[in-house]
Amino acid sequence: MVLAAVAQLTSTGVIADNLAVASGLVKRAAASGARALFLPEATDFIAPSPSVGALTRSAQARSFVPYLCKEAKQSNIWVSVGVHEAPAEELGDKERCYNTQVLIDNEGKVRESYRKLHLFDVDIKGGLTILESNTTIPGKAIPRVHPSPIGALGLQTCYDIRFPESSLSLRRQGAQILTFPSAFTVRTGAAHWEVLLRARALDTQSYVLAAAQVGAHEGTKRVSYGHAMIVDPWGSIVAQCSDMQPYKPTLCFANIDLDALTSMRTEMPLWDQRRTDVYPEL
Ligand SMILES: O=C(O)CNC(=O)[C@H](CS)NC(=O)CCC(=O)C(=O)O
Repeated sequence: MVLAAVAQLTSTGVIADNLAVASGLVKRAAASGARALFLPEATDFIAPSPSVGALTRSAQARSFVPYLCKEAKQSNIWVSVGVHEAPAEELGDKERCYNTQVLIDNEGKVRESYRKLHLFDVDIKGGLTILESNTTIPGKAIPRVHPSPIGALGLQTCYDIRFPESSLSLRRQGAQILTFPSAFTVRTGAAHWEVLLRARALDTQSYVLAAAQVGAHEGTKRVSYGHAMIVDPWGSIVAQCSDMQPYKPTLCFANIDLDALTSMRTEMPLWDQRRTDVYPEL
């Protein structure tokens, strides 16, 4: 069995501060014996929409992932982190970014940059209006599944969790662990977060690692739901970060038991029982 760590933190608009928090968590996770650490969506910064374009293209943003690569290597731990990724200059998009989950191995190499597929464009009567597509370019591909010391990783991000098709497709590719770095809103989080995480764990028979932003983000109107957690393939919440205030950067840990996962998949062989003669295979 191997230990995984999932983080909960509150990013601000100051990239250097967020990098210091993330680096501290890498060291703490490694010192606790974890082989992989999962940081939330937008760990690099959360800032008002009009400043996202410039912040994404700043020198601090450009050195954010390279710095974490060094930390990962130094601490000999895999790190997943959600960041704003500037598109290639030749695309001519001077404002928008990708919402990207970067997977870094324990030698400091980037194994994957997964660009969030589903953008959070919602207009809920009585309050919540967020148009992620104002600042974000959607990704175009389901990522490969990556072997890692804790198991085969299928990367997804936040709102992607509402679209089971991509999770099922990752499971079919061989994923044993699904990652959902997130920044859920308080209203939707309170109603849906835990149910969604447990549902994806159950319908893919996989571990779900859900790092999360928590609390009020300075200088913005945004407040994140938190409740970072780890769910096992049986749907049990096996670790959860504290919801006690004042919020501090924090970790929760769980052992990943791939033998138990394999037995469960054998005992309840959902993948052999799918009726792909009746509905399409994903
Ligand atoms: O780029 C950033 O600044 C961080 N990104 C986010 O916070 C994203 C897009 S606004 N949030 C979500 O997808 C929340 C989903 C959610 O709350 C739900 O599905 O209910």
